[in-house]
Amino acid sequence: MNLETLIGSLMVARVTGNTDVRIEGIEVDSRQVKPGDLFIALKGFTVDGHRYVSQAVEKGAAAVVVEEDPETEDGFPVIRVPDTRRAMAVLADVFYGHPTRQLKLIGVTGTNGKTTTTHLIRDILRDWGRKTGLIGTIHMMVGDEFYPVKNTTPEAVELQRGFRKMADAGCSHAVIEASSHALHMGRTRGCRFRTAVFTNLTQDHLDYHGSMEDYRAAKGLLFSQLGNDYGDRAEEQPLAVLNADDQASRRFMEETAAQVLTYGVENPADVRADDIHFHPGGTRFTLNTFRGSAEVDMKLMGKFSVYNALAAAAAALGEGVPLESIRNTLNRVKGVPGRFEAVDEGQPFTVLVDYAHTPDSLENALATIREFARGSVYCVVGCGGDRDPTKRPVMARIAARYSDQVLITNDNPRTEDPRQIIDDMLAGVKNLSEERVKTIFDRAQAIRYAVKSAQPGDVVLIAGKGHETYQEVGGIRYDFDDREVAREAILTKG
Ligand SMILES: CC(=O)N[C@H]1[C@@H](OP(=O)(O)OP(=O)(O)OC[C@H]2O[C@@H](n3ccc(=O)[nH]c3=O)[C@H](O)[C@@H]2O)O[C@H](CO)[C@@H](O)[C@@H]1O[C@H](C)C(=O)N[C@@H](C)C(=O)N[C@H](CCC(=O)O)C(=O)O
Ligand SMILES: Nc1ncnc2c1ncn2[C@@H]1O[C@H](COP(=O)(O)OP(=O)(O)OP(=O)(O)O)[C@@H](O)[C@H]1O
Ligand SMILES: N[C@H](CCC[C@H](N)C(=O)O)C(=O)O
Ligand SMILES: [Mg+2]
Repeated sequence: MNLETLIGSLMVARVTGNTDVRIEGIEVDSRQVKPGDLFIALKGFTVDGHRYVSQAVEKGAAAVVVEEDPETEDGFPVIRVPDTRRAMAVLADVFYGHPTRQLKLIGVTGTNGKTTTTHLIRDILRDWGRKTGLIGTIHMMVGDEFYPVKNTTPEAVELQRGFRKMADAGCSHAVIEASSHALHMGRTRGCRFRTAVFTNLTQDHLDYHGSMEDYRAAKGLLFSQLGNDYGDRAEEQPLAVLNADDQASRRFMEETAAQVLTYGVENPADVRADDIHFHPGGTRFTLNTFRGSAEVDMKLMGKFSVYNALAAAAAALGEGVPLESIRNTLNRVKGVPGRFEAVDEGQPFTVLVDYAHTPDSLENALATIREFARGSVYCVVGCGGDRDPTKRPVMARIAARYSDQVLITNDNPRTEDPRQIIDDMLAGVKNLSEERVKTIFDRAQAIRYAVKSAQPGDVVLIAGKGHETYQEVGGIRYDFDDREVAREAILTKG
């Protein structure tokens, strides 16, 4: 695309140099710049991208977008804007040809359940015969192909590039996780969402957002940013799918101009689960909706899974998917990698790997386990470094309340001292004996200990890392997979 055309999308831009050049791509990382790219300098949390303008130019950048004038040769195209991050979202959307105008885009936000709900929505749409893209914590998917992602919700450029791939591959829908970080940083600006889904709001990420109100407000952006330039039919208009049982929904309802669909269990809602029955193989309930009722018997366990199923069902009904089809998919779905994933080598006790890394998700996971555990419950758990420290004692307390023995261990200490993280956790379980709370820094050892201790009928929950295949220590990611370590431990035990 010609630079002149591209920057025609920016309202405030001071342009110097020759703009009659061809732009081959957009890049925010100087190390990745290829000849012909437009380099956008972002002020990051660690470094200022403006420091790398000269490196980008050396690597062949055709032009740069900056907030401060760099030292470049006369005639080199420099676009100066007040806010490069804001400009980036516009430029990426234009450069990739507004891909979200060709897709029905569904965004899912909330503290817990985003990955699960997006996968459920994708599966429902796929079974209904719609090719669908997905972007989230585990991966990006274009139809049935997988691609790696660095962030749950990537930066605008990567996001729009992904959407372009989906549109070109013939996807009709895209479903993404919209993290609060991404919404707050404006990574999703430039996306044209048709549907915004809210799962729930509980404590997390207070290190970044500062307060629960600011955290909530970040999530609210997904609802306030829903557009209104669609067709006349209900399926073409913007839609907010809200959890009737979560207080924050009331605020989102005020903040959105879109039509609203509610789902819930406790309060009146457009999409409800009634007569919920938990059994060893999963969960049965009646799905009562404004389009009729259906009996669901799904393999997913726990009340929180009912909420995820309801959120996905409501979003799918909003797309016009028949209720029967939704029910059939919910009944078929086996689960999402690393979410309540059983490691089963035929042993007489249960080992579950789950991504619970917040107080609320840990409580949900353990409460669900308590409902079916016949014996003792072991919980292997740690807390991430460089993340909200206030959740550490709370998570340890919850683990102790619901388990017979807690194994406190490492979970991505990142740049923090593992001892400090574990001390923060232990502060929540001060008076408990080692029989109840034991510290084993090495996560593999902690898993082995729990597996070795487990007797027939017991349950071992390995919480916090789910699908992750690494342990991040001091900025380095070492190969590590809870599922592999648990499997080996089970086989060794024999
Ligand atoms: C706090 C945060 O969100 N950080 C994100 C941010 O990193 P940063 O600000 O530290 O970047 P930086 O290193 O300062 O670099 C600034 C700029 O200089 C550029 N640069 C840097 C070095 C160089 O040699 N050349 C160069 O051009 C960088 O490409 C960047 O554009 O920009 C990076 C590139 O887009 C992100 O990958 C990174 O996410 C990090 C990995 C992260 O952990 N983020 C978490 C907090 C996050 O966003 N999480 C949410 C999910 C949360 C949840 O669901 O619970 C998510 O959506 O992933
Ligand atoms: N609706 C829910 N309410 C509470 N807890 C949930 C819910 N759904 C899932 N969980 C718990 O939270 C964990 C993470 O689930 P999931 O990966 O779907 O959430 P997420 O919102 O995508 O998380 P992240 O913010 O890390 O991307 C699960 O392993 C489970 O323990
Ligand atoms: N999206 C979450 C994932 C946390 C996973 C946990 N294993 C940890 O490292 O804290 C975060 O970045 O805060
Ligand atoms: Mg996720």
